[in-house]
Amino acid sequence: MTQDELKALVAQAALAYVVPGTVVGVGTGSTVDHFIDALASMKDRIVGAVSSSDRSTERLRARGINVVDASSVERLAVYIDGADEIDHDGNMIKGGGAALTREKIVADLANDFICIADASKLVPVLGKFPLPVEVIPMAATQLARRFQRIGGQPTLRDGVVTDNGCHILDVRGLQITDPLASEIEINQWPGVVTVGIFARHRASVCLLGTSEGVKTMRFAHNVPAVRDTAYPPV
Ligand SMILES: O=C(CO)[C@H](O)[C@H](O)COP(=O)(O)O
Repeated sequence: MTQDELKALVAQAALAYVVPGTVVGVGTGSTVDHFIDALASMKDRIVGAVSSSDRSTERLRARGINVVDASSVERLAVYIDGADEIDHDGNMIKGGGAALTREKIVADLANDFICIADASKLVPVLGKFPLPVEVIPMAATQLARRFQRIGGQPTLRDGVVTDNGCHILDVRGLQITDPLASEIEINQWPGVVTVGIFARHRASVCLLGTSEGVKTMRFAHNVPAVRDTAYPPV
């Protein structure tokens, strides 16, 4: 099977996680494009979708799926999205499609993050895929130097302006051995809008497309996801 066929396979399998009568959180990317196409078959059984990008909004509307504003939704049962890398605990690198900030905003609304990915995305340690970081343009050079100081090799993603009017730094050479600590640390550097580490919003389930079919990975979380915790801790 080709990588694209594996993406279509997991996208179809994700329909089983959509709760009829609810609003679905929808991510961004080529795997999610397949999911949106599959979701069209259920469009009369869901209230609609909260979208994480202009790209997905356009595709949802083209398939006749009602797009609901994130501000009108208090909670979502599920958020369904792809990943650039996922480890064996459900931590992910995301942002290859430059939609990481809105993806994290919508994921934050959801009780469960269902990751859909082909088998090439599963890694022992995050960091082979260059880490996307959405940054305020004014801070891009300063942040690039800061990544260099911790051993990263940052490059500005050429010609890319995000849906939020910001830029993307892609940082190579970082071995992300403690995703939660790295996410919290980098996210508070001035000028960082969102780092593409999803540890606080890691997956509950990953549907992995393999040549033997869809493998379902469920993650037992020993650190509660952010949605279950008070922050700052009380
Ligand atoms: O994070 C993302 C977009 O910002 C995507 O989920 C990620 O890049 C995976 O994309 P694809 O499904 O095309 O492989």
